Amino acid sequence: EEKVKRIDSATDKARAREKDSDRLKVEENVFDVPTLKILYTLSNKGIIKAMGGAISTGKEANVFYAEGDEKELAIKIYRMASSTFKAMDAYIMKDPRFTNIRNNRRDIIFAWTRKELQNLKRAKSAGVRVPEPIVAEKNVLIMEFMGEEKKPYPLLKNTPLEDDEAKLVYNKIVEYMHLLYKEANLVHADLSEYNILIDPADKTPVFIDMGQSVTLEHPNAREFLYRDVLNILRFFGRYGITDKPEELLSKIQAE
Ligand SMILES: N#C/C(=C\c1ccncc1)C(=O)NCc1ccccc1
Repeated sequence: EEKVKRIDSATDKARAREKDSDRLKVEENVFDVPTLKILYTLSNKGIIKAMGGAISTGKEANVFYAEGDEKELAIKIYRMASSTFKAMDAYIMKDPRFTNIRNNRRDIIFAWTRKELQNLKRAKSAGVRVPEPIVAEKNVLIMEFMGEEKKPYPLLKNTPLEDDEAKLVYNKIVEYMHLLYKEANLVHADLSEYNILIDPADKTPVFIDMGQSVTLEHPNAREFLYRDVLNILRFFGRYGITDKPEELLSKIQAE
């Protein structure tokens, strides 16, 4: 009996240590001194009132909850030690809006952050539901928090849907892809169930993660659009959506 108790408490301690090291890992990699200076400046400007916990953690960025002046914020911090900055190349160096940046890590990551702000602005003004973009400062992007009571809306991937609900969500996503294409002149270029949030109140989709989104002038824009189309049809196939890629493409590109 005594032995079992000792093992349990040792296990708990080990788990606690592991959790802390995870949290520390996230914090230490992303909160380097320059990033902390930016957050400090933004809090001095009254934009950030208090930083919260991590909403999403990934290899190229982390998203944190924060309290803003009047509303809740999501703070997306691109990792400067990011291993995927080479991948960013393919999207940014051929984008006519960013041809003049030097090909080094800092400049690419800063340009990428600005690009996500600009793309969110264009998407928003085209009528696509996205987080309201607020400010981009170097590798830090501040936007509206999409959630309730510090709890972010769930990803489409993690949202149980009845077939009839799924049809409505699909139609809304198709409408947003059409608006993005016709009104914002943009292709998301990484659209999938991992980059769409669902507002639980009315099941409307929210497009997120537009750092890689490209304008139709980008040489690979149609190829990226086709990939988005295949991702969406693959996911909604399970709900009985039978659109063919060409049918969805024509809905998106229709006048
Ligand atoms: N933008 C954004 C995101 C959420 C969000 C929630 C609530 N309000 C605004 C944004 C998000 O998870 N993006 C995907 C991601 C980013 C970084 C690492 C892993 C995964």
